Amino acid sequence: VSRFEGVKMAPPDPILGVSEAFKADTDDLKLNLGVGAYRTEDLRPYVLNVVKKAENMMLEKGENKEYLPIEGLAAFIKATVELLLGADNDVTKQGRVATVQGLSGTGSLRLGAAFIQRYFPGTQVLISSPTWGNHKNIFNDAGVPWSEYRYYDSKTVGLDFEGMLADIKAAPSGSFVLLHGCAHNPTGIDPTPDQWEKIADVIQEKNHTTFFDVAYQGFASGSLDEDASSVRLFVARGMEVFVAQSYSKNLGLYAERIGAINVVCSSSEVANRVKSQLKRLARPMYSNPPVHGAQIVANVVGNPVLFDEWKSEMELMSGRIKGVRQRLYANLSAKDKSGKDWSFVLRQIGMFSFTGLNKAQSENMSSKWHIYMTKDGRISLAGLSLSKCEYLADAIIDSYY
Ligand SMILES: Cc1ncc(COP(=O)(O)O)c(CNOCC(=O)O)c1O
Repeated sequence: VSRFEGVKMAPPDPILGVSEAFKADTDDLKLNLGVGAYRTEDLRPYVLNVVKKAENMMLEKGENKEYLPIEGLAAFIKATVELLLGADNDVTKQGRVATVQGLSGTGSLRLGAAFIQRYFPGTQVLISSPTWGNHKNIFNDAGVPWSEYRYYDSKTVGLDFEGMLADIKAAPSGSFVLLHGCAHNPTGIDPTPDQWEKIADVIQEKNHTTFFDVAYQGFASGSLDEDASSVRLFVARGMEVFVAQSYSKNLGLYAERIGAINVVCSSSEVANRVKSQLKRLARPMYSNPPVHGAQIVANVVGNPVLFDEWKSEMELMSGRIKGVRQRLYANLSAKDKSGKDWSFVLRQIGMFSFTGLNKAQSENMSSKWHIYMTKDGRISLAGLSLSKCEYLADAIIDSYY
C-alpha cells in the first residue's frame, strides 16, 4: 500500500480548471472566456512583435546561461521600477525602492507575503470581495491571515465605496491592504481618482500599509502612466507601499514568469535592509529567477524604438477589448426586451466583465452554450472576438432569465 494513501485529489483551480473543461468540450461553438489571456480577433494567442524583436536581438548578441543574482537582472530591475513610478521619479533617484525580480505576479505576491509573515506575524492583509482567485491561496500558504473588505455592489453592479472605506477603517491599525492598481480582477471596476484619494486618506489615518497588485499596467487603459496613477498617487504622498508587478498581460509574457516585488521605503538605508531580507527569503524558495523574460523586458524598455512600439501594441490590445465590450453591450441591450440596464458592461475596464451571472447560470453557459467562464460570473473579454459577441449575448440572456 502506498505511503501517500492519505493524499486526496485536489479540486480543480477555479480559473485554470475552466480551460481544462473547455479543452474537453468537442463542440465547434465552444468559447473559452475563462482564463485572462489575450487572444487576437481570430482567437489565437498573441506574441507581441516587440517581444520577437527583443528575442532576435538576444539571439544575435548571444546570452550566457549564468545564474542571475538573487534579486534578478539589474537591467530589468532598473526598467521595471521606472515603468512603475516614472523615469524621472525622485523616489527612484533617492534609492528608496527595494526591488527584487519575482516569478511573475504570483511569485512577487508570494515573496511579499513571506516578508509580511516574517516581520509582521499575525498581522492581517485585507483583500477585496471578490478578488483574484489566487490571492487567498497565496496568503494562506504564506501563513498570512486575511479578511475581506466590501468592494463589489451587486445592486449597482459598481463599487461599494462606502463599504470599502468602512471595512478598511474598521480593521486593526497597521493592517496590510491589498489593492488592485488598475483593472480590478474579476469585477473590472476601479475607484475614480477622487476615490483613490479617500482610500489613501483612510490608509494613512489607520497607519495601514498598502500592497498594490499591478498585473495590468498599460493593458487596462492602453497607457502605462494612467494605469500606474493610483500607485504614483500613494507614493507621492510619501507612503511606504508594496507593489507586485507582472508582465504576463501587458507584454504577453505569461509563461516566462517575469514580474517584480517593489517595496517603497522612507529612506534608502531602510530600502537596502528590506531588499537584503527579500533576497534572504528568495534564496531558499527558488534561489534566483529566470533570465529570459527579464532580458526581454529590459530590451524592450531600454530601446526607445521598441518601447514606443510596445506602447502602440498595448493600445491595440486594449483597443480590441474595448471594441468587443462595446459590441457585446450593443447586442445585449438590443436583444434584451426586459429593459435591463446592461451599461455596466461598458463601464468596466481591463480584460474582464463581471456579468452578475450566478454559479448555476454560468453552468448553463457551459452546459447549454459551450461557453466557459469562471463560476463567479466573470468573463474574459480577451478571449472574445467581435464575430462571437452576438452568440455570447444570446447565451447570457438565455442564462440570465
Ligand atoms: C489581479 C492579478 N494579480 C496577479 C496575477 C498574476 O499573474 P502572473 O502570476 O501570471 O503574473 C493575475 C493574473 N490573472 O490570471 C489570469 C486570470 O485571472 O484568469 C491577476 O489577475
